Amino acid sequence: MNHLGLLRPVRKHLILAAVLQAAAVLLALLPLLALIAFTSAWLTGDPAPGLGVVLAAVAGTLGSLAAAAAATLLTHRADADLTLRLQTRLAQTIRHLPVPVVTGHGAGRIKKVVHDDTGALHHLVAHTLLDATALAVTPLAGLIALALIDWRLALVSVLPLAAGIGWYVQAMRGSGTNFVEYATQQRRINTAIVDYVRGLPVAKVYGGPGSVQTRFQAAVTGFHDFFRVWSSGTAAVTTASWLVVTPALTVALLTLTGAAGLHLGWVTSTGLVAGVLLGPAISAPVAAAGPRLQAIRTGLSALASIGDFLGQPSLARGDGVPARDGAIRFDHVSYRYDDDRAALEDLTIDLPATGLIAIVGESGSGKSTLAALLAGFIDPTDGRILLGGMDLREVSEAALYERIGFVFQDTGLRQASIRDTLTGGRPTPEEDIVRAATAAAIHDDILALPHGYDTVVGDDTDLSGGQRQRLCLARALLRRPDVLVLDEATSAVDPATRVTLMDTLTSETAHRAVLLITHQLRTVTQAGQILVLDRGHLAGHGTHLELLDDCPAYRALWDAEPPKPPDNAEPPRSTITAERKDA
Ligand SMILES: Nc1ncnc2c1ncn2[C@@H]1O[C@H](COP(=O)(O)OP(=O)(O)OP(=O)(O)O)[C@@H](O)[C@H]1O
Repeated sequence: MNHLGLLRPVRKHLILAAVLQAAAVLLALLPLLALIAFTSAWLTGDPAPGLGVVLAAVAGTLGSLAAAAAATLLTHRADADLTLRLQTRLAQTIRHLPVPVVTGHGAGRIKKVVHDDTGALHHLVAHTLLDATALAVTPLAGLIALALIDWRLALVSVLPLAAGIGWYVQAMRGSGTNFVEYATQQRRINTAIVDYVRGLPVAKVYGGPGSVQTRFQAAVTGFHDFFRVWSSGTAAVTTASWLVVTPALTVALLTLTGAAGLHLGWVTSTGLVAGVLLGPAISAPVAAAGPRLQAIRTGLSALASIGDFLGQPSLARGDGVPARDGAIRFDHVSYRYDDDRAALEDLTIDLPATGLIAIVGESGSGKSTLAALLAGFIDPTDGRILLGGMDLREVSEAALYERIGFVFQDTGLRQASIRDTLTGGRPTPEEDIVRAATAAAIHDDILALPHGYDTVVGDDTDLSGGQRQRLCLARALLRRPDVLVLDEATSAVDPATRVTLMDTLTSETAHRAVLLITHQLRTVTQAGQILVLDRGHLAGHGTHLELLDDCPAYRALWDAEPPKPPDNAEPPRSTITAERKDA
Protein backbone atom coordinates (compact mmCIF):
# COMPACT_ATOMS: atom_id res chain seq x y z
CA MET A 1 0.00 0.00 0.00
CA ASN A 2 1.21 3.49 -0.80
CA HIS A 3 1.01 5.11 2.61
CA LEU A 4 1.44 8.60 1.14
CA GLY A 5 -2.26 8.21 0.25
CA LEU A 6 -2.98 8.96 3.91
CA LEU A 7 -1.88 12.55 3.22
CA ARG A 8 -4.38 12.92 0.37
CA PRO A 9 -7.05 14.80 2.38
CA VAL A 10 -4.55 17.61 3.11
CA ARG A 11 -2.52 17.37 -0.10
CA LYS A 12 -3.73 20.67 -1.58
CA HIS A 13 -2.95 22.55 1.64
CA LEU A 14 0.54 21.06 1.71
CA ILE A 15 1.33 21.88 -1.93
CA LEU A 16 0.13 25.45 -1.46
CA ALA A 17 2.17 25.76 1.75
CA ALA A 18 5.32 24.53 -0.01
CA VAL A 19 4.78 27.03 -2.86
CA LEU A 20 4.29 29.87 -0.35
CA GLN A 21 7.42 28.82 1.53
CA ALA A 22 9.45 28.79 -1.71
CA ALA A 23 8.10 32.26 -2.50
CA ALA A 24 9.07 33.40 1.01
CA VAL A 25 12.64 32.21 0.43
CA LEU A 26 12.91 33.91 -2.96
CA LEU A 27 11.46 37.18 -1.63
CA ALA A 28 13.93 37.07 1.28
CA LEU A 29 16.77 37.23 -1.30
CA LEU A 30 15.61 40.66 -2.53
CA PRO A 31 17.07 42.65 0.42
CA LEU A 32 20.31 40.69 0.00
CA LEU A 33 20.47 41.57 -3.69
CA ALA A 34 19.74 45.24 -2.82
CA LEU A 35 22.60 45.15 -0.32
CA ILE A 36 24.91 43.75 -3.01
CA ALA A 37 23.86 46.56 -5.36
CA PHE A 38 24.48 49.29 -2.74
CA THR A 39 27.84 47.84 -1.55
CA SER A 40 29.03 47.37 -5.11
CA ALA A 41 28.11 51.00 -5.99
CA TRP A 42 29.91 52.23 -2.88
CA LEU A 43 33.07 50.21 -3.72
CA THR A 44 33.17 51.18 -7.38
CA GLY A 45 32.10 54.81 -6.90
CA ASP A 46 29.11 54.26 -9.24
CA PRO A 47 25.84 56.10 -8.43
CA ALA A 48 23.78 54.41 -5.74
CA PRO A 49 20.72 52.41 -6.88
CA GLY A 50 17.43 54.30 -6.89
CA LEU A 51 14.47 54.26 -4.50
CA GLY A 52 12.92 51.40 -6.50
CA VAL A 53 15.63 49.02 -5.24
CA VAL A 54 15.01 50.10 -1.63
CA LEU A 55 11.27 49.63 -2.04
CA ALA A 56 11.81 46.22 -3.65
CA ALA A 57 13.99 45.21 -0.67
CA VAL A 58 11.33 46.36 1.82
CA ALA A 59 8.53 44.71 -0.16
CA GLY A 60 10.62 41.53 -0.41
CA THR A 61 11.13 41.44 3.37
CA LEU A 62 7.47 42.05 4.16
CA GLY A 63 6.28 39.69 1.43
CA SER A 64 8.64 36.97 2.66
CA LEU A 65 7.33 37.30 6.21
CA ALA A 66 3.70 37.20 5.03
CA ALA A 67 4.27 34.19 2.75
CA ALA A 68 6.15 32.29 5.47
CA ALA A 69 3.41 33.05 8.02
CA ALA A 70 0.70 31.89 5.59
CA ALA A 71 2.66 28.71 4.84
CA THR A 72 3.07 27.96 8.55
CA LEU A 73 -0.62 28.57 9.17
CA LEU A 74 -1.55 26.23 6.32
CA THR A 75 0.70 23.37 7.45
CA HIS A 76 -0.52 23.65 11.03
CA ARG A 77 -4.13 23.58 9.85
CA ALA A 78 -3.37 20.60 7.65
CA ASP A 79 -1.62 18.91 10.56
CA ALA A 80 -4.55 19.47 12.93
CA ASP A 81 -6.98 18.16 10.31
CA LEU A 82 -4.81 15.15 9.49
CA THR A 83 -4.18 14.26 13.15
CA LEU A 84 -7.90 14.41 13.89
CA ARG A 85 -8.72 12.22 10.88
CA LEU A 86 -5.99 9.68 11.60
CA GLN A 87 -6.60 9.45 15.33
CA THR A 88 -10.34 9.04 14.70
CA ARG A 89 -9.61 6.26 12.19
CA LEU A 90 -7.13 4.68 14.60
CA ALA A 91 -9.69 4.74 17.41
CA GLN A 92 -12.26 3.11 15.11
CA THR A 93 -9.72 0.51 14.01
CA ILE A 94 -8.73 -0.30 17.59
CA ARG A 95 -12.39 -0.72 18.47
CA HIS A 96 -12.88 -3.26 15.69
CA LEU A 97 -9.70 -5.26 16.14
CA PRO A 98 -9.77 -8.67 17.83
CA VAL A 99 -9.32 -7.94 21.55
CA PRO A 100 -6.20 -10.17 21.97
CA VAL A 101 -4.51 -7.98 19.32
CA VAL A 102 -4.92 -4.81 21.40
CA THR A 103 -4.32 -6.18 24.89
CA GLY A 104 -0.99 -7.37 26.30
CA HIS A 105 1.88 -6.74 23.89
CA GLY A 106 -0.54 -4.99 21.54
CA ALA A 107 -0.90 -2.08 23.98
CA GLY A 108 2.72 -1.00 23.40
CA ARG A 109 2.20 -0.96 19.66
CA ILE A 110 -0.98 1.07 20.05
CA LYS A 111 0.79 3.62 22.23
CA LYS A 112 3.48 3.95 19.56
CA VAL A 113 1.07 4.33 16.67
CA VAL A 114 -1.45 6.65 18.35
CA HIS A 115 1.04 8.85 20.20
CA ASP A 116 4.57 8.52 18.80
CA ASP A 117 3.75 8.01 15.12
CA THR A 118 1.11 10.75 14.96
CA GLY A 119 3.63 12.99 16.80
CA ALA A 120 6.30 12.23 14.19
CA LEU A 121 3.75 12.97 11.49
CA HIS A 122 3.02 16.32 13.12
CA HIS A 123 6.69 17.26 12.72
CA LEU A 124 6.71 16.08 9.12
CA VAL A 125 3.56 17.95 8.09
CA ALA A 126 3.72 21.07 10.25
CA HIS A 127 7.46 21.75 10.29
CA THR A 128 9.71 19.50 8.23
CA LEU A 129 7.91 20.13 4.93
CA LEU A 130 8.53 23.89 5.24
CA ASP A 131 12.08 23.44 6.53
CA ALA A 132 12.92 21.07 3.68
CA THR A 133 11.42 23.44 1.11
CA ALA A 134 13.51 26.33 2.47
CA LEU A 135 16.62 24.15 2.63
CA ALA A 136 16.21 23.12 -1.01
CA VAL A 137 15.17 26.48 -2.48
CA THR A 138 17.59 28.79 -0.60
CA PRO A 139 20.90 27.29 -1.87
CA LEU A 140 19.49 26.87 -5.37
CA ALA A 141 18.25 30.47 -5.58
CA GLY A 142 21.49 31.79 -4.01
CA LEU A 143 23.55 29.77 -6.46
CA ILE A 144 21.56 31.00 -9.48
CA ALA A 145 21.82 34.62 -8.29
CA LEU A 146 25.58 34.30 -7.78
CA ALA A 147 26.01 32.55 -11.13
CA LEU A 148 24.20 35.44 -12.84
CA ILE A 149 26.59 37.91 -11.17
CA ASP A 150 29.80 35.84 -11.32
CA TRP A 151 29.66 32.26 -12.61
CA ARG A 152 33.28 31.51 -11.59
CA LEU A 153 32.60 32.28 -7.91
CA ALA A 154 29.37 30.31 -8.18
CA LEU A 155 31.46 27.30 -9.23
CA VAL A 156 33.81 27.85 -6.26
CA SER A 157 30.84 27.99 -3.86
CA VAL A 158 29.71 24.58 -5.15
CA LEU A 159 32.99 22.90 -4.07
CA PRO A 160 32.31 22.68 -0.29
CA LEU A 161 28.71 21.84 -1.12
CA ALA A 162 29.75 18.89 -3.29
CA ALA A 163 32.23 17.67 -0.64
CA GLY A 164 29.60 17.95 2.12
CA ILE A 165 26.92 16.13 0.15
CA GLY A 166 29.44 13.46 -0.95
CA TRP A 167 30.52 12.71 2.62
CA TYR A 168 26.93 12.71 3.86
CA VAL A 169 25.90 10.21 1.17
CA GLN A 170 28.87 8.07 2.18
CA ALA A 171 27.82 8.22 5.85
CA MET A 172 24.28 7.23 4.97
CA ARG A 173 25.27 4.41 2.61
CA GLY A 174 23.77 1.14 3.83
CA SER A 175 21.84 2.92 6.56
CA GLY A 176 18.50 1.59 5.27
CA THR A 177 18.80 -1.53 7.43
CA ASN A 178 19.89 0.62 10.37
CA PHE A 179 16.78 2.77 10.09
CA VAL A 180 14.62 -0.38 10.01
CA GLU A 181 16.49 -1.69 13.06
CA TYR A 182 16.05 1.70 14.75
CA ALA A 183 12.25 1.45 14.34
CA THR A 184 12.26 -2.18 15.54
CA GLN A 185 14.24 -1.26 18.66
CA GLN A 186 11.88 1.63 19.40
CA ARG A 187 8.90 -0.71 19.11
CA ARG A 188 10.59 -3.18 21.44
CA ILE A 189 11.11 -0.48 24.07
CA ASN A 190 7.47 0.63 23.79
CA THR A 191 6.19 -2.90 24.29
CA ALA A 192 8.62 -3.55 27.14
CA ILE A 193 7.68 -0.37 28.99
CA VAL A 194 3.95 -1.13 28.82
CA ASP A 195 4.59 -4.67 30.09
CA TYR A 196 6.88 -3.29 32.79
CA VAL A 197 4.35 -0.77 34.08
CA ARG A 198 1.54 -3.33 34.01
CA GLY A 199 3.61 -5.97 35.71
CA LEU A 200 5.28 -3.68 38.26
CA PRO A 201 3.93 -5.48 41.35
CA VAL A 202 5.08 -8.82 39.93
CA ALA A 203 8.41 -7.29 38.87
CA LYS A 204 8.98 -6.11 42.46
CA VAL A 205 8.38 -9.55 43.92
CA TYR A 206 9.69 -11.81 41.17
CA GLY A 207 12.33 -9.61 39.54
CA GLY A 208 15.23 -11.54 38.14
CA PRO A 209 16.25 -13.18 34.87
CA GLY A 210 13.39 -13.20 32.37
CA SER A 211 11.19 -10.82 34.39
CA VAL A 212 9.44 -7.83 32.76
CA GLN A 213 11.96 -5.58 34.51
CA THR A 214 14.94 -7.30 32.91
CA ARG A 215 13.14 -7.42 29.55
CA PHE A 216 12.65 -3.65 29.76
CA GLN A 217 16.27 -3.12 30.74
CA ALA A 218 17.39 -5.45 27.95
CA ALA A 219 15.30 -3.46 25.42
CA VAL A 220 16.78 -0.14 26.56
CA THR A 221 20.34 -1.50 26.68
CA GLY A 222 19.86 -3.18 23.29
CA PHE A 223 18.84 0.14 21.75
CA HIS A 224 21.76 1.93 23.40
CA ASP A 225 24.28 -0.66 22.10
CA PHE A 226 22.82 -0.61 18.60
CA PHE A 227 22.79 3.19 18.43
CA ARG A 228 26.35 3.49 19.77
CA VAL A 229 27.67 1.12 17.08
CA TRP A 230 25.71 2.88 14.34
CA SER A 231 26.68 6.41 15.36
CA SER A 232 30.34 5.60 16.06
CA GLY A 233 30.64 4.07 12.57
CA THR A 234 29.32 7.20 10.87
CA ALA A 235 30.26 10.01 13.29
CA ALA A 236 33.55 11.03 11.62
CA VAL A 237 32.19 11.24 8.07
CA THR A 238 28.95 12.91 9.18
CA THR A 239 30.83 15.55 11.19
CA ALA A 240 33.17 16.21 8.24
CA SER A 241 30.16 16.64 5.96
CA TRP A 242 28.71 19.28 8.32
CA LEU A 243 32.00 21.11 8.92
CA VAL A 244 32.84 21.52 5.26
CA VAL A 245 29.61 23.39 4.56
CA THR A 246 29.79 25.75 7.54
CA PRO A 247 29.13 29.35 6.40
CA ALA A 248 32.50 30.52 7.83
CA LEU A 249 34.43 28.11 5.61
CA THR A 250 32.40 29.01 2.51
CA VAL A 251 32.78 32.76 3.17
CA ALA A 252 36.53 32.34 3.76
CA LEU A 253 36.90 30.33 0.54
CA LEU A 254 34.89 32.85 -1.51
CA THR A 255 36.66 35.86 0.07
CA LEU A 256 40.13 34.44 -0.64
CA THR A 257 39.25 33.27 -4.17
CA GLY A 258 37.34 36.49 -4.89
CA ALA A 259 40.17 38.71 -3.62
CA ALA A 260 42.72 36.77 -5.69
CA GLY A 261 40.40 36.95 -8.70
CA LEU A 262 39.92 40.70 -8.18
CA HIS A 263 43.68 41.12 -8.04
CA LEU A 264 44.13 39.03 -11.20
CA GLY A 265 41.27 40.78 -12.91
CA TRP A 266 38.80 37.88 -13.46
CA VAL A 267 36.44 38.83 -10.60
CA THR A 268 34.65 42.19 -10.30
CA SER A 269 34.11 43.94 -6.96
CA THR A 270 30.36 43.25 -7.39
CA GLY A 271 31.18 39.56 -7.82
CA LEU A 272 33.30 39.56 -4.65
CA VAL A 273 30.55 41.26 -2.61
CA ALA A 274 27.92 38.88 -4.03
CA GLY A 275 30.11 35.86 -3.22
CA VAL A 276 30.66 36.97 0.39
CA LEU A 277 26.97 37.79 0.97
CA LEU A 278 25.41 34.88 -0.95
CA GLY A 279 27.96 32.21 0.11
CA PRO A 280 26.34 31.52 3.50
CA ALA A 281 22.90 31.30 1.84
CA ILE A 282 24.28 28.60 -0.46
CA SER A 283 26.05 26.44 2.12
CA ALA A 284 24.37 27.02 5.50
CA PRO A 285 21.06 25.29 4.67
CA VAL A 286 22.92 22.17 3.52
CA ALA A 287 24.51 21.85 6.97
CA ALA A 288 21.01 21.66 8.45
CA ALA A 289 19.79 19.14 5.86
CA GLY A 290 20.97 16.02 7.76
CA PRO A 291 18.56 16.30 10.70
CA ARG A 292 15.74 17.28 8.31
CA LEU A 293 16.37 14.19 6.17
CA GLN A 294 16.22 12.14 9.35
CA ALA A 295 12.93 13.86 10.28
CA ILE A 296 11.54 13.07 6.81
CA ARG A 297 12.56 9.42 7.16
CA THR A 298 11.00 9.25 10.64
CA GLY A 299 7.83 10.94 9.39
CA LEU A 300 7.50 8.59 6.40
CA SER A 301 8.16 5.54 8.56
CA ALA A 302 5.50 6.80 11.02
CA LEU A 303 3.13 7.18 8.06
CA ALA A 304 3.88 3.59 6.99
CA SER A 305 3.36 2.35 10.55
CA ILE A 306 -0.01 4.13 10.79
CA GLY A 307 -1.00 2.78 7.35
CA ASP A 308 -0.07 -0.79 8.34
CA PHE A 309 -2.03 -0.46 11.56
CA LEU A 310 -5.11 0.84 9.77
CA GLY A 311 -4.82 -1.96 7.19
CA GLN A 312 -5.08 -4.80 9.74
CA PRO A 313 -7.97 -7.23 9.36
CA SER A 314 -10.72 -6.14 11.72
CA LEU A 315 -13.66 -7.93 13.23
CA ALA A 316 -16.67 -8.30 10.97
CA ARG A 317 -19.68 -6.38 12.30
CA GLY A 318 -22.99 -5.82 10.57
CA ASP A 319 -25.98 -3.76 11.55
CA GLY A 320 -28.51 -6.57 11.96
CA VAL A 321 -30.89 -7.00 14.87
CA PRO A 322 -31.53 -10.68 15.65
CA ALA A 323 -34.87 -12.22 16.64
CA ARG A 324 -35.61 -11.78 20.33
CA ASP A 325 -35.68 -15.47 21.31
CA GLY A 326 -32.12 -15.32 22.66
CA ALA A 327 -31.19 -18.85 21.53
CA ILE A 328 -27.53 -19.34 20.71
CA ARG A 329 -26.13 -21.93 18.35
CA PHE A 330 -22.48 -22.78 17.85
CA ASP A 331 -22.22 -24.23 14.36
CA HIS A 332 -18.90 -26.06 13.76
CA VAL A 333 -17.03 -23.24 15.49
CA SER A 334 -13.22 -23.32 15.64
CA TYR A 335 -10.84 -20.66 16.84
CA ARG A 336 -7.04 -20.41 16.57
CA TYR A 337 -4.97 -17.70 18.24
CA ASP A 338 -2.12 -18.84 16.02
CA ASP A 339 -1.48 -21.64 13.56
CA ASP A 340 -0.15 -24.12 16.10
CA ARG A 341 -3.22 -25.38 17.92
CA ALA A 342 -6.94 -24.68 17.97
CA ALA A 343 -8.19 -23.17 21.24
CA LEU A 344 -11.63 -24.41 20.16
CA GLU A 345 -12.20 -27.11 17.54
CA ASP A 346 -15.39 -27.81 15.61
CA LEU A 347 -17.79 -26.94 18.42
CA THR A 348 -21.46 -27.54 17.57
CA ILE A 349 -24.11 -27.04 20.24
CA ASP A 350 -27.49 -25.40 20.76
CA LEU A 351 -27.89 -23.47 23.99
CA PRO A 352 -31.37 -23.12 25.47
CA ALA A 353 -32.94 -19.65 25.75
CA THR A 354 -33.44 -19.94 29.52
CA GLY A 355 -31.86 -21.79 32.42
CA LEU A 356 -28.43 -22.17 33.98
CA ILE A 357 -25.78 -23.45 31.59
CA ALA A 358 -22.38 -24.25 33.06
CA ILE A 359 -19.19 -24.42 31.03
CA VAL A 360 -16.49 -26.42 32.75
CA GLY A 361 -13.14 -27.86 31.79
CA GLU A 362 -9.51 -27.93 32.77
CA SER A 363 -7.45 -24.79 32.61
CA GLY A 364 -6.67 -24.00 28.98
CA SER A 365 -9.57 -26.09 27.64
CA GLY A 366 -11.09 -23.10 25.81
CA LYS A 367 -13.77 -21.77 28.18
CA SER A 368 -12.68 -18.10 28.06
CA THR A 369 -12.18 -18.36 24.31
CA LEU A 370 -15.81 -19.43 24.02
CA ALA A 371 -16.86 -16.39 26.11
CA ALA A 372 -14.67 -14.08 24.01
CA LEU A 373 -16.32 -15.43 20.84
CA LEU A 374 -19.78 -14.77 22.27
CA ALA A 375 -18.71 -11.28 23.31
CA GLY A 376 -17.56 -10.57 19.76
CA PHE A 377 -14.01 -9.92 21.01
CA ILE A 378 -12.83 -12.39 18.38
CA ASP A 379 -14.50 -13.91 15.31
CA PRO A 380 -14.51 -17.69 14.70
CA THR A 381 -11.66 -18.88 12.49
CA ASP A 382 -14.16 -21.40 11.09
CA GLY A 383 -17.89 -21.95 11.53
CA ARG A 384 -20.40 -19.46 12.87
CA ILE A 385 -22.25 -18.50 15.99
CA LEU A 386 -25.95 -17.78 15.60
CA LEU A 387 -27.88 -15.49 17.91
CA GLY A 388 -31.63 -15.66 17.33
CA GLY A 389 -30.82 -17.27 13.95
CA MET A 390 -28.45 -14.48 12.84
CA ASP A 391 -24.68 -14.88 12.38
CA LEU A 392 -23.02 -12.91 15.17
CA ARG A 393 -20.83 -11.15 12.56
CA GLU A 394 -23.98 -9.62 11.06
CA VAL A 395 -25.32 -8.41 14.41
CA SER A 396 -24.74 -4.76 15.28
CA GLU A 397 -22.63 -4.09 18.38
CA ALA A 398 -25.54 -2.27 20.02
CA ALA A 399 -27.89 -5.22 19.51
CA LEU A 400 -25.25 -7.74 20.59
CA TYR A 401 -24.51 -6.05 23.92
CA GLU A 402 -28.19 -5.37 24.54
CA ARG A 403 -28.96 -9.08 24.10
CA ILE A 404 -25.91 -10.56 25.83
CA GLY A 405 -24.46 -9.24 29.11
CA PHE A 406 -20.96 -10.17 30.23
CA VAL A 407 -19.09 -10.27 33.50
CA PHE A 408 -15.44 -11.17 33.24
CA GLN A 409 -12.84 -12.14 35.81
CA ASP A 410 -10.83 -9.08 34.84
CA THR A 411 -13.37 -6.33 35.54
CA GLY A 412 -11.48 -3.60 33.68
CA LEU A 413 -13.40 -0.85 35.54
CA ARG A 414 -12.36 2.66 34.59
CA GLN A 415 -12.41 5.81 36.70
CA ALA A 416 -16.10 6.73 37.03
CA SER A 417 -18.79 7.11 39.65
CA ILE A 418 -20.51 3.94 40.82
CA ARG A 419 -23.75 5.23 39.26
CA ASP A 420 -22.15 5.86 35.85
CA THR A 421 -20.38 2.51 36.00
CA LEU A 422 -23.72 0.81 36.56
CA THR A 423 -25.79 2.77 34.05
CA GLY A 424 -23.15 3.63 31.44
CA GLY A 425 -24.40 7.23 31.74
CA ARG A 426 -27.94 6.34 30.60
CA PRO A 427 -30.85 7.83 32.56
CA THR A 428 -32.02 4.95 34.77
CA PRO A 429 -34.65 4.88 37.54
CA GLU A 430 -33.05 4.82 40.99
CA GLU A 431 -35.06 1.79 42.12
CA ASP A 432 -33.74 -0.27 39.15
CA ILE A 433 -30.17 0.63 40.09
CA VAL A 434 -30.72 -0.29 43.74
CA ARG A 435 -32.51 -3.52 42.80
CA ALA A 436 -29.63 -4.65 40.58
CA ALA A 437 -27.02 -3.69 43.18
CA THR A 438 -28.95 -5.52 45.91
CA ALA A 439 -29.27 -8.64 43.73
CA ALA A 440 -25.51 -8.54 43.15
CA ALA A 441 -24.93 -8.18 46.93
CA ILE A 442 -23.09 -4.87 46.53
CA HIS A 443 -25.77 -2.33 47.63
CA ASP A 444 -24.68 -2.25 51.30
CA ASP A 445 -21.02 -1.89 50.33
CA ILE A 446 -21.92 1.07 48.07
CA LEU A 447 -23.88 2.82 50.84
CA ALA A 448 -20.81 2.53 53.09
CA LEU A 449 -18.65 4.42 50.53
CA PRO A 450 -17.87 8.16 51.08
CA HIS A 451 -20.47 9.40 48.56
CA GLY A 452 -22.63 6.31 48.14
CA TYR A 453 -23.60 5.80 44.51
CA ASP A 454 -21.77 9.00 43.54
CA THR A 455 -18.41 7.76 44.82
CA VAL A 456 -15.82 7.82 42.06
CA VAL A 457 -13.91 4.56 41.95
CA GLY A 458 -10.21 5.15 41.51
CA ASP A 459 -10.54 8.71 42.84
CA ASP A 460 -12.59 8.90 46.08
CA THR A 461 -11.85 5.30 46.91
CA ASP A 462 -10.95 1.95 45.46
CA LEU A 463 -12.79 -1.35 45.61
CA SER A 464 -11.66 -4.85 46.44
CA GLY A 465 -11.51 -7.47 43.69
CA GLY A 466 -14.70 -9.11 44.97
CA GLN A 467 -16.53 -5.76 45.18
CA ARG A 468 -15.49 -4.95 41.64
CA GLN A 469 -16.83 -8.29 40.40
CA ARG A 470 -20.16 -7.75 42.21
CA LEU A 471 -20.39 -4.22 40.76
CA CYS A 472 -19.91 -5.64 37.27
CA LEU A 473 -22.56 -8.27 37.94
CA ALA A 474 -24.97 -5.50 39.04
CA ARG A 475 -24.18 -3.59 35.86
CA ALA A 476 -24.94 -6.66 33.74
CA LEU A 477 -28.19 -7.40 35.64
CA LEU A 478 -29.34 -3.80 35.20
CA ARG A 479 -29.29 -4.19 31.43
CA ARG A 480 -31.66 -7.19 31.65
CA PRO A 481 -29.98 -9.06 28.78
CA ASP A 482 -31.46 -12.17 27.16
CA VAL A 483 -28.25 -14.04 27.90
CA LEU A 484 -25.85 -13.44 30.76
CA VAL A 485 -22.30 -14.78 30.41
CA LEU A 486 -20.13 -14.96 33.53
CA ASP A 487 -16.50 -15.98 33.07
CA GLU A 488 -15.11 -16.83 36.51
CA ALA A 489 -17.00 -13.71 37.53
CA THR A 490 -17.22 -14.56 41.22
CA SER A 491 -13.67 -15.87 41.63
CA ALA A 492 -12.73 -13.05 44.04
CA VAL A 493 -15.98 -13.19 46.03
CA ASP A 494 -16.03 -14.76 49.52
CA PRO A 495 -17.81 -18.15 49.80
CA ALA A 496 -20.83 -16.87 51.76
CA THR A 497 -21.51 -14.05 49.26
CA ARG A 498 -20.99 -16.49 46.39
CA VAL A 499 -23.87 -18.60 47.74
CA THR A 500 -26.08 -15.45 47.74
CA LEU A 501 -25.02 -14.64 44.18
CA MET A 502 -25.77 -18.19 43.02
CA ASP A 503 -29.31 -17.76 44.41
CA THR A 504 -29.62 -14.49 42.46
CA LEU A 505 -28.35 -16.11 39.27
CA THR A 506 -30.67 -19.08 39.70
CA SER A 507 -33.66 -16.73 40.03
CA GLU A 508 -32.45 -14.88 36.90
CA THR A 509 -32.59 -18.08 34.84
CA ALA A 510 -36.38 -17.98 34.76
CA HIS A 511 -36.21 -15.20 32.12
CA ARG A 512 -32.85 -15.70 30.48
CA ALA A 513 -29.98 -18.06 29.82
CA VAL A 514 -27.14 -17.69 32.32
CA LEU A 515 -23.84 -19.12 31.07
CA LEU A 516 -21.52 -19.73 33.98
CA ILE A 517 -17.88 -20.49 33.26
CA THR A 518 -16.41 -21.94 36.39
CA HIS A 519 -13.85 -24.25 37.92
CA GLN A 520 -16.11 -24.92 40.91
CA LEU A 521 -18.22 -27.85 39.81
CA ARG A 522 -20.11 -27.98 43.10
CA THR A 523 -21.73 -24.63 42.42
CA VAL A 524 -23.30 -25.85 39.17
CA THR A 525 -24.51 -29.37 39.89
CA GLN A 526 -28.09 -28.08 39.53
CA ALA A 527 -27.43 -26.52 36.11
CA GLY A 528 -29.92 -27.50 33.40
CA GLN A 529 -27.03 -28.14 31.07
CA ILE A 530 -23.29 -28.50 31.62
CA LEU A 531 -20.85 -28.27 28.70
CA VAL A 532 -17.53 -30.00 29.25
CA LEU A 533 -14.58 -28.71 27.25
CA ASP A 534 -11.41 -30.74 26.92
CA ARG A 535 -8.43 -29.25 25.02
CA GLY A 536 -10.71 -27.26 22.76
CA HIS A 537 -13.20 -30.06 22.06
CA LEU A 538 -16.69 -30.55 23.42
CA ALA A 539 -16.16 -33.66 25.54
CA GLY A 540 -19.81 -33.90 26.59
CA HIS A 541 -22.96 -32.03 27.59
CA GLY A 542 -25.90 -32.84 29.82
CA THR A 543 -26.91 -32.67 33.46
CA HIS A 544 -24.53 -33.37 36.33
CA LEU A 545 -25.82 -36.92 36.82
CA GLU A 546 -25.83 -37.72 33.08
CA LEU A 547 -22.25 -36.51 32.72
CA LEU A 548 -21.04 -38.45 35.75
CA ASP A 549 -22.25 -41.59 33.95
CA ASP A 550 -21.31 -40.75 30.36
CA CYS A 551 -18.43 -38.31 30.26
CA PRO A 552 -15.00 -39.48 31.53
CA ALA A 553 -13.59 -35.93 31.26
CA TYR A 554 -16.36 -34.65 33.57
CA ARG A 555 -15.92 -37.60 35.93
CA ALA A 556 -12.19 -36.76 36.17
CA LEU A 557 -12.97 -33.10 36.94
CA TRP A 558 -15.50 -34.10 39.55
CA ASP A 559 -13.11 -36.58 41.22
CA ALA A 560 -10.48 -33.83 41.40
CA GLU A 561 -12.96 -31.45 43.09
CA PRO A 562 -12.07 -30.86 46.77
CA PRO A 563 -14.66 -32.54 49.04
CA LYS A 564 -17.36 -30.27 50.46
CA PRO A 565 -16.93 -29.85 54.23
CA PRO A 566 -19.85 -31.28 56.23
CA ASP A 567 -22.45 -28.63 57.22
CA ASN A 568 -21.71 -29.07 60.95
CA ALA A 569 -17.92 -29.00 60.51
CA GLU A 570 -15.98 -26.86 63.00
CA PRO A 571 -14.01 -24.03 61.44
CA PRO A 572 -10.30 -25.00 61.28
CA ARG A 573 -8.26 -23.71 64.20
CA SER A 574 -4.89 -22.19 63.70
CA THR A 575 -1.90 -23.88 65.23
CA ILE A 576 -1.12 -20.73 67.23
CA THR A 577 -4.57 -20.78 68.84
CA ALA A 578 -4.15 -24.44 69.72
CA GLU A 579 -0.71 -23.81 71.20
CA ARG A 580 -2.02 -20.91 73.27
CA LYS A 581 -4.82 -23.08 74.61
CA ASP A 582 -2.32 -25.78 75.48
CA ALA A 583 -0.03 -23.35 77.23
N1 LIG B 1 -4.35 -14.28 23.65
C1 LIG B 1 -3.97 -15.54 23.42
N2 LIG B 1 -2.99 -15.80 22.51
C2 LIG B 1 -2.60 -17.06 22.25
N3 LIG B 1 -3.12 -18.16 22.83
C3 LIG B 1 -4.10 -17.98 23.74
C4 LIG B 1 -4.57 -16.67 24.08
N4 LIG B 1 -5.55 -16.81 25.00
C5 LIG B 1 -5.67 -18.13 25.23
N5 LIG B 1 -4.81 -18.84 24.46
C6 LIG B 1 -4.67 -20.30 24.41
O1 LIG B 1 -5.91 -20.85 24.03
C7 LIG B 1 -6.21 -22.01 24.79
C8 LIG B 1 -7.55 -21.85 25.51
O2 LIG B 1 -7.40 -20.77 26.44
P1 LIG B 1 -8.64 -20.27 27.31
O3 LIG B 1 -8.20 -19.06 28.03
O4 LIG B 1 -9.83 -20.18 26.45
O5 LIG B 1 -8.82 -21.50 28.32
P2 LIG B 1 -9.67 -21.55 29.66
O6 LIG B 1 -10.35 -22.87 29.64
O7 LIG B 1 -10.53 -20.35 29.81
O8 LIG B 1 -8.52 -21.54 30.77
P3 LIG B 1 -8.62 -21.03 32.29
O9 LIG B 1 -9.60 -21.91 32.98
O10 LIG B 1 -7.24 -21.23 32.79
O11 LIG B 1 -9.04 -19.58 32.26
C9 LIG B 1 -5.03 -22.23 25.73
O12 LIG B 1 -4.17 -23.17 25.13
C10 LIG B 1 -4.36 -20.87 25.78
O13 LIG B 1 -2.98 -21.02 25.96
